[in-house]
Amino acid sequence: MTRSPDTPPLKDNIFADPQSRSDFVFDEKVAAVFTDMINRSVPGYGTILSMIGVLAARYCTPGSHIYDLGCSLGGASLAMAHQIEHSDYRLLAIDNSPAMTTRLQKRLQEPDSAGLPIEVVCQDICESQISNASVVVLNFTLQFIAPAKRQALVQKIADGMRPGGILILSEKIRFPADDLNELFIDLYHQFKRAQGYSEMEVAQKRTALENVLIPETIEAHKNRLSQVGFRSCDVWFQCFNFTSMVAVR
Ligand SMILES: Nc1ncnc2c1ncn2[C@@H]1O[C@H](C[S@+](CC[C@H]([NH3+])C(=O)[O-])CC(=O)[O-])[C@@H](O)[C@H]1O
Ligand SMILES: O=C(O)C(=O)Cc1ccccc1
Repeated sequence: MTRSPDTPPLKDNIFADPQSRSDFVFDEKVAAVFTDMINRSVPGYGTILSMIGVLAARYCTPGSHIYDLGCSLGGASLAMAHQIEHSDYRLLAIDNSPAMTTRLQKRLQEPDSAGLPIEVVCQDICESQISNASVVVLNFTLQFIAPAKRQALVQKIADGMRPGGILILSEKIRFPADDLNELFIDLYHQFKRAQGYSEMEVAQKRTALENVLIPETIEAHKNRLSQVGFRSCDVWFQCFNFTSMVAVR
């Protein structure tokens, strides 16, 4: 079924019933409720999408490529395409979950997004070719890539960017001081409870994400970004253990 933009998203109750332990995956079940899930699970998600649109409108240069890596249902792609005033660019929205890319393809056939220069690709971003990029978005995606593969991926992105281009990197982060790490995880769980998730939902999703979503410190991200050749980088958004950074090539 194609859901029109004014139908409310289906409610995420994936972890509401007791589960046997299994790792979190971006399957059909998750894709079907993803809009509700991410809106209730990432503090500031709506603001981050809007500002990715603002940043893309400023940095997208004529004739360049934009990459939305790990695009899910295309929240960031649509925010960018709606903010950029010209259409002299190619936006490649890439995700390796067929459940996500199939839904995004359908979404792009709706009248409000007809003609946007967005191409959807179902692919592992570690295999994608990056070239001629003025804007690259990793909006809560790098955290799902195996830590051993992160350096090569970020190096490939830096190598495929135009000078002066921008990388927007949003991540769940870890804090170097154990007490603050515990504090922010606890405040984050309180936020999820306030978003309507039960104690059990919070606990079961935490377990399911344990081996799948590996957070790093802001310092580790900054070190990697500067090692691969970004000229400057810093945090532009943070709420508890969620952050978004910009890095300029
Ligand atoms: N190796 C991979 N290759 C391609 N895609 C991948 C890979 N690993 C994970 N993904 C994809 O990365 C996405 C992460 S969600 C991004 C939200 C989106 N950016 C948004 O702005 O709404 C973040 C979250 O759920 O916290 C999922 O769709 C995965 O299939
Ligand atoms: O829910 C969490 O614990 C998160 O870290 C955010 C999230 C959002 C959507 C899918 C996976 C993780």
